Amino acid sequence: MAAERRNPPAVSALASDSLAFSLLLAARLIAAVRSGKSLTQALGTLGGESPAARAAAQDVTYGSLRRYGCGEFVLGRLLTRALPHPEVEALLLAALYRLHTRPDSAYMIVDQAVAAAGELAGGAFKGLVNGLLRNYQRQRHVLQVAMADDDEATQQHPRWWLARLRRAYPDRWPGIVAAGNGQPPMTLRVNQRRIEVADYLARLQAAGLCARSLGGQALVLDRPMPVDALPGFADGLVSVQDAGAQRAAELLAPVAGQRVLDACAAPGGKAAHLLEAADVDLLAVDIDAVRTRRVEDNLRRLGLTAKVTPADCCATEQWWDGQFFDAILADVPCSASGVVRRHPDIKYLRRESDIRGFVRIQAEILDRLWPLLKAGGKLLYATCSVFPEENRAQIDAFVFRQPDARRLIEEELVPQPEHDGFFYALLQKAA
Ligand SMILES: C[S@@+](CC[C@H](N)C(=O)[O-])C[C@H]1O[C@@H](n2cnc3c(N)ncnc32)[C@H](O)[C@@H]1O
Repeated sequence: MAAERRNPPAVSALASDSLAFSLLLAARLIAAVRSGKSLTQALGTLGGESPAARAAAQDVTYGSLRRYGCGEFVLGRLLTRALPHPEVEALLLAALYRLHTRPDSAYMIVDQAVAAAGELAGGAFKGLVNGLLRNYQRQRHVLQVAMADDDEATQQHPRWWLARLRRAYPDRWPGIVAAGNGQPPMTLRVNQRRIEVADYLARLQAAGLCARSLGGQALVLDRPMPVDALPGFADGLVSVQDAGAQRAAELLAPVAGQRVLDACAAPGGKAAHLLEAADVDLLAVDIDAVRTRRVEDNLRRLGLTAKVTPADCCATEQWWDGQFFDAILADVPCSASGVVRRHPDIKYLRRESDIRGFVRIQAEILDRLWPLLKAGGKLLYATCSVFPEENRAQIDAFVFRQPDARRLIEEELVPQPEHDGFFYALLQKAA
């Protein structure tokens, strides 16, 4: 695969610690997402900006994307014609987001947005950016009243997504939407092979960092920080993993000596947790060869070993040695609708028609893996989706197709401030 093109370090008249520079970088990232690129891909194309400049740009980008619908609503009202320059439109979205979060600095924000516009399209849209943002300031209250009737702008999710949530969760959908629009917490998984949770908590406190236990191996920090600032991170004392994701190893509850398959393993968070929990013989498979290297890196840092194979888990004839597994984790590809606060780009990228495709591949993965499980063995099906088609309905259909499958536990974790959204179904094969 061709390497992703990286931009050279931004050549710009703007100071790299200025808001204008952050808005300019954010505009490039937002425009890339609006054109169909994932945020991960877009971030990979940034050049040699300083970590501080990247962090500031990411802050504006994530915030703007989380406010899905709001900026578009304002542009729809204030632009008399579509702009021929996607990065200028994205710059307006970034500036509108900043105006929303820092209304007291409006004058400076407009000024900086105009400076950023000077770096795009030869500066041809400086006047338009200035005029539109000032117009927004004047009409702000009227626009907010008008916005109250627009579902996408008030709930900050695509219309089709909201309709599905309302159908599936008639009472709980507002909480799910609110969690999806919020900032995710930074949660750690303490490596139980290396240190006790209470001892790691003490190490954090000694380093002046605040955290609290969420049960099991999970500790939530009171504010996110770079992993390098975490005591013992490089030595494998902890990993970053959402508390909901940590339920996988707890539910599968591996036992020493078992042969375990993690069929969709990359980047390896759940595989590592399984290995920290018990001395199992783990085979980690993932279709994405680049991502499987991240599994290897993660296991190396944590001092864990597994066999890691890049392969399509459905093509079992290519990688299965014919020995049955005691336990299988199928953490299948899905809409990722339960982790939208961490990946707000999916509000832009996902289409309703994608769900059918995910359901099909999930069913195929289940059908292909089930024969590899020994009688009496357990398979844990996992998604980070909140859509029932990928969750309970998928498992209902599977146990209907497989009379030797028994549902032991089903857990629906809807997204909450403390954890992302996950669905788990623990299935057992008849002995
Ligand atoms: C939800 S992620 C897995 C996260 C991982 N279990 C963890 O905890 O770090 C789903 C993964 O499935 C992989 N995948 C998708 N289709 C696959 C297939 N047919 N065979 C194997 N892996 C697949 C994707 O590459 C992706 O890494």
